[in-house]
Amino acid sequence: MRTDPDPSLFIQALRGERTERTPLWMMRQAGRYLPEYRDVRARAGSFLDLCYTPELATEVTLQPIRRFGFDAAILFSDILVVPHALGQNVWFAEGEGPRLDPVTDAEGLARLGDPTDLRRLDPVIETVSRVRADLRTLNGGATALIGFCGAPWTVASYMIAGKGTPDQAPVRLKAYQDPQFLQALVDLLVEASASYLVRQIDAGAQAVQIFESFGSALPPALFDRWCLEPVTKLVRKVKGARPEAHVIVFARGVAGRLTRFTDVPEISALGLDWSIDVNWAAQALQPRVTVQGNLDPLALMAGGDALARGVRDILDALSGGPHIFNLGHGIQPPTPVAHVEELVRLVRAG
Ligand SMILES: Cc1c2[nH]c(c1CCC(=O)O)Cc1[nH]c(c(CCC(=O)O)c1C)Cc1[nH]c(c(CCC(=O)O)c1C)Cc1[nH]c(c(C)c1CCC(=O)O)C2
Repeated sequence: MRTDPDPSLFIQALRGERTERTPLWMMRQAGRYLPEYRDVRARAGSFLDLCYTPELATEVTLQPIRRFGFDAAILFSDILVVPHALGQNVWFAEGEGPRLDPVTDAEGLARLGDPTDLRRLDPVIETVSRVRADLRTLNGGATALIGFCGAPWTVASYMIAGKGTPDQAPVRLKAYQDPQFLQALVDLLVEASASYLVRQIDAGAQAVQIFESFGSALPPALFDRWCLEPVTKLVRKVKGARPEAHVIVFARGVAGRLTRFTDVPEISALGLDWSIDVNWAAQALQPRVTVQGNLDPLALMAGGDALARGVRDILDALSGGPHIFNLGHGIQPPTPVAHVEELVRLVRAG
């Protein structure tokens, strides 16, 4: 029996189907490059207040959809709301990025809350419901909604160091010195993240993306235990509970190790960072999985020929198979809005 085509090109591509044109969204599409985001941000108080105020979080999630008509919206939140909901102190120091009171031992771990009962996330779940309701009437229901979380290793790296760190030295050192502690933390994050993603799906997210930002820090001997295995466990828990939802894995910087994820059939798509050779991806990944990416955000910031060439190379290499156009990482705040308009035009033109 054939199912009807989904009205969303993005969902069609996640199902591995050919699409009449390449669907497009951008990581960090709601953000500081948009004047309307900066307006709301100025009214919201702290960044976390914005994440936890459904009315405002819904508004900023929808801003880039109204302006550019992207094929998918991504929930406005952050990967660090999970440690916050577990009871860790998390704040965003203006101009400095995230800060957390580090959790470094079994005692700290014992103080964290029940991973399956994260009530602090209720307002985020409400945002998902509101966005989905609004999307049913915007663009004829063709815009899909993506939920997300961070991968256990990436979130653990912030929880242990208390901030972003070069080469994630504190979490790597833990992997050698106290693997038992790290395993307990990662297991807790698998539980918490799975339950959080299932709640997002139940509230209306059709796909969820797992952000593994720091897999590149892992030497080969540690990659399976701390990246591949926890991500696979998380994906399987989510798909086991909600088989209809799609899971996208964006493991930044892991290069050829991306092929390891093609052995996990529950993954609908793999995100490609900008360093990935698209011709390699067309051969090594695309026959087995939908790929998403991977324009260098700085080519978008530069605009002009850099942008046109970047888009052309990606479309030429990947348009033969299931592909979702995206950036290779988040859009940079100084990017001119006109360059994003040009990107949309170029991708739509094919
Ligand atoms: C590592 C990581 C974080 N957050 C995230 C990651 C994984 C992806 C990656 O590798 O970038 C993921 C994230 N963060 C944000 C989203 C929202 C959805 C989207 O539009 O993509 C998503 C998916 C909003 C945000 N998260 C943050 C902002 C900026 C906050 C502001 O408006 O002041 C936004 C829009 C803050 C944040 N949050 C984080 C950092 C390091 C920072 C500071 C950097 C910065 O200021 O750009 C942690």
